Amino acid sequence: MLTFDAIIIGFGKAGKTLAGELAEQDWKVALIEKDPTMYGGTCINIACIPTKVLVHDGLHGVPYSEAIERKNEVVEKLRAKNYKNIADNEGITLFNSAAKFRSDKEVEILLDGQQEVLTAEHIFINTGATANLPPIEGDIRSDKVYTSTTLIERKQLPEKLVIVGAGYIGLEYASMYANFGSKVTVISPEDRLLPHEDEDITAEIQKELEAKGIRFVFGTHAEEIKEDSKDLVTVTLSGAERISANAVLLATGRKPNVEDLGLEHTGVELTEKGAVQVDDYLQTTASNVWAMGDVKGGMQFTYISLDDSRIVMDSLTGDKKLSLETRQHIPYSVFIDPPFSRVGLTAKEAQEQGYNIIEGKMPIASHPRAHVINDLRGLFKVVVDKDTQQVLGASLFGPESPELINLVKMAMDLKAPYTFLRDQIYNHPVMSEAFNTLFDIQ
Ligand SMILES: Cc1cc2nc3c(=O)[nH]c(=O)nc-3n(C[C@H](O)[C@H](O)[C@H](O)COP(=O)(O)OP(=O)(O)OC[C@H]3O[C@@H](n4cnc5c(N)ncnc54)[C@H](O)[C@@H]3O)c2cc1C
Ligand SMILES: NC(=O)c1ccc[n+]([C@@H]2O[C@H](COP(=O)([O-])OP(=O)(O)OC[C@H]3O[C@@H](n4cnc5c(N)ncnc54)[C@H](O)[C@@H]3O)[C@@H](O)[C@H]2O)c1
Repeated sequence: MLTFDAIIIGFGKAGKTLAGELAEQDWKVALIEKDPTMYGGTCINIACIPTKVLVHDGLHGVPYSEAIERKNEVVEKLRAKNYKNIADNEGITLFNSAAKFRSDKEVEILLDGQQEVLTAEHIFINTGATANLPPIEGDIRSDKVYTSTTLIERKQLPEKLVIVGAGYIGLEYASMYANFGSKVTVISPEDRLLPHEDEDITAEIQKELEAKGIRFVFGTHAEEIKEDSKDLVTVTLSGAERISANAVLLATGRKPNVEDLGLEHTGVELTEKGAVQVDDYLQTTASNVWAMGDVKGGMQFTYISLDDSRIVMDSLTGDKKLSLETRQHIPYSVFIDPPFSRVGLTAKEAQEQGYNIIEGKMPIASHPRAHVINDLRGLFKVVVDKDTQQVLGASLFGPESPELINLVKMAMDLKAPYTFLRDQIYNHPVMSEAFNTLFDIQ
């Protein structure tokens, strides 16, 4: 049996960050990762980074196969850097094996083909999430049916692509593959795009994505996939429509990786949705086990996983001031073209919560920067509390919104009045000066 101060299962964002920080405090740390092609985690290997390289290159006219090659180079570089950071750290031992709990304080791995048991007083689960496959009949195992991970391994651009699901992955891949030249159809069970987002904004998003040739089929499910030939499948929808495609992407959510972890040998309990149950300090129902990142459910973003590691670190070695409760506003972006970003409440949500609101609205075409960059697409909207003058939320669909949203988030966290953003001196001609106009509301 090998003894450590901490065992971290999963080389994801939270796992690698926590490993480094604990080692700096002279903890003896074991980091266990089952797949060497995943060193560094989901984000750099199969998710945020590779997809954003492809989004970027698609927008800059790079042919698909070249973009895939550049994406592979970027991923390899980042993976090597992530591996080196851990391998060079004397306080951390990296084990390449699947990990399985034996008890609350013991984890089983394979070391040089032999079973080995590691033990520690502190164990952290950071095993991430994987694609949730919908119940579709027929040839779902066909080599023309993909997840977000496998589609971006495909070297040849699919001429016709059907995407099942219109969430983050569905929309980002739709926009990205349409930019490379695929003819894309998106199938959604909802009756409109992104039902939790502002309706004016989603109408604009739909208009711009349709302008790229993307077709949306709402209020329907993919029921069956049938392989027709080496290059073609047919997708049958619940309304009986049939669509022929060269590739089908299943983008119907991601589920926490808890299978085969041996949690039945521990006091760790799961939520109704199958995520590891944690308290505000990310402690599980077993007092020496914590969970961070996608595996604990909730919002699935890299920066949430990073912030989870801050909460755990503060809880173990700090003054326990950080928790899920003290976490402030969380912005997010969908990297479609142009991108959509959001923080806080929409007007509808604010009204439902009883706020007395004022709204700001600004078409991007009215902004000088939009003319400079020759991109007039999009709409910005903000919501302000009339009584406190504080910003309640922003929905920004337009160029550079993934950067701009962080300015709004900071003003919200600081509880600044909306006039703080309205009356700033911004340089010119840039996107952020849109706030002079967007917040010019009474
Ligand atoms: C296509 C796509 C695009 C995305 N784009 C963005 C984006 O632009 N911005 C953003 O913020 N988020 C994005 N996300 C979400 C983001 O990737 C995740 O929220 C984040 O990577 C989760 O990190 P994590 O720390 O939970 O663990 P992960 O990085 O998922 O790491 C978990 C690791 O644990 C390993 N593991 C699992 N089980 C075991 C076991 N039993 N033993 C040992 N090791 C194990 C896995 O192999 C994996 O390496 C995207 C996701 C996808 C799928
Ligand atoms: N830019 C980013 O930050 C980014 C990008 C991609 C992914 N992600 C993360 O990855 C997570 C997973 O993304 P996702 O798009 O798979 O999930 P999602 O939860 O965003 O969307 C899933 C979609 O699939 C639909 N759906 C569910 N079951 C279906 C079925 N049987 N048939 C058809 N449609 C069905 C849902 O209605 C929903 O619209 C996101 O929640 C997000 O946190 C983030």
